[in-house]
Amino acid sequence: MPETRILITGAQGQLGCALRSVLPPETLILKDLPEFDLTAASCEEQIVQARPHVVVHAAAYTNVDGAEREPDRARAVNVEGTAAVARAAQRVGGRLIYISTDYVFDGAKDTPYTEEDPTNPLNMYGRSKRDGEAAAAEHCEDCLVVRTAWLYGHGGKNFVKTIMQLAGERPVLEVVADQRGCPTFADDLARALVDLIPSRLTGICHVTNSGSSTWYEFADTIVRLIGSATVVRPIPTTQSQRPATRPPYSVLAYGRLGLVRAPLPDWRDALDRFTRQIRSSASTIPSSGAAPV
Ligand SMILES: NC(=O)C1=CN([C@@H]2O[C@H](COP(=O)(O)OP(=O)(O)OC[C@H]3O[C@@H](n4cnc5c(N)ncnc54)[C@H](OP(=O)(O)O)[C@@H]3O)[C@@H](O)[C@H]2O)C=CC1
Ligand SMILES: Cc1cn([C@H]2C[C@H](O)[C@@H](COP(=O)(O)OP(=O)(O)O[C@H]3O[C@@H](C)C(=O)[C@@H](O)[C@H]3O)O2)c(=O)[nH]c1=O
Ligand SMILES: [Mg+2]
Repeated sequence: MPETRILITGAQGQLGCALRSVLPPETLILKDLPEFDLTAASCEEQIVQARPHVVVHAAAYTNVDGAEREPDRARAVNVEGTAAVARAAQRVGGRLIYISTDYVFDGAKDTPYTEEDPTNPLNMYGRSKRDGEAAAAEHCEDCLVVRTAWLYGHGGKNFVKTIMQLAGERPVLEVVADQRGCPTFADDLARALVDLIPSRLTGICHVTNSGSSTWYEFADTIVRLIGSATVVRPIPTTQSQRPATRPPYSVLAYGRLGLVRAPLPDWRDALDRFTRQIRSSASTIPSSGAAPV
């Protein structure tokens, strides 16, 4: 049988970078801005022409506060763009893996969300991703929606890098302590996708690192791991001035992933590995006057 061709959208993003490090390069077709634009008329045709067996659709509008300011753009990318990707996957008889988010939930629960729980997003980003899930499943028969959360990795902006940078600049950081979720290392999610791609699983599957944390506890752990003297102070969400409302609780249950593989490592273990990687790559780059992390 010929080798499986896997097309990755958002190939330069956090998850895209992680997937490129775990999948054989000769199997990959990489798509991202500016040549590949989910809002361009050519998007569907570009995928069809590549004739992939599997599409991992990781590209998205991921600026949560930005989506409140430009909801039309967020929907064009996350909903209409996803519909185009799904139509293309269907046309070539391919499998679609759509990456979605814990922000589809409202946080009214206080026990982990299962794949069967109803969605009720609180912000524009979450609504666009929820509608993206529906578009993916509507247009492609062999579709798996993989919901993950609080993602960090190489090749993109994330909370860990923000806190590492702020810890080098400020003596005190204030971080919300009443929002709980599952920090997830993109490398670990990519390894789970290696198992999910050839599986027959369709529908929805939750994939995060194990355990849960508040943003405060996450930030405090980052600061300790990098040996910074910065003090992290817990604050309530009412003191955080952000345009987008975040769910107070969005822990995703280890559910259907159990049909395919063991749970991912604990989030503290994953964070330890990521911060070590960042620090060792920083120490091998010749100094340019940047603050060491
Ligand atoms: N980050 C997180 O915390 C979480 C992310 N997710 C989901 O996981 C997936 C991967 O996330 P992550 O890797 O962090 O995302 P990133 O933002 O790191 O990467 C997304 C990629 O998509 C590209 N992109 C943006 N707009 C378009 C467009 N119009 N056409 C083509 N490409 C575009 C971005 O390009 P550019 O950088 O130039 O804009 C970027 O390279 C996304 O679907 C996201 O919704 C789910 C849960 C948590
Ligand atoms: C940096 C920082 C954030 N915060 C708060 C703001 C917010 O409530 C929370 C997280 O902030 P961020 O803006 O970094 O993260 P946010 O954009 O909310 O992250 C989300 O991104 C999208 C793409 C997802 O899909 C989600 O799973 C989730 O990872 O932490 C502080 O209280 N203090 C701080 O210094
Ligand atoms: Mg980019």
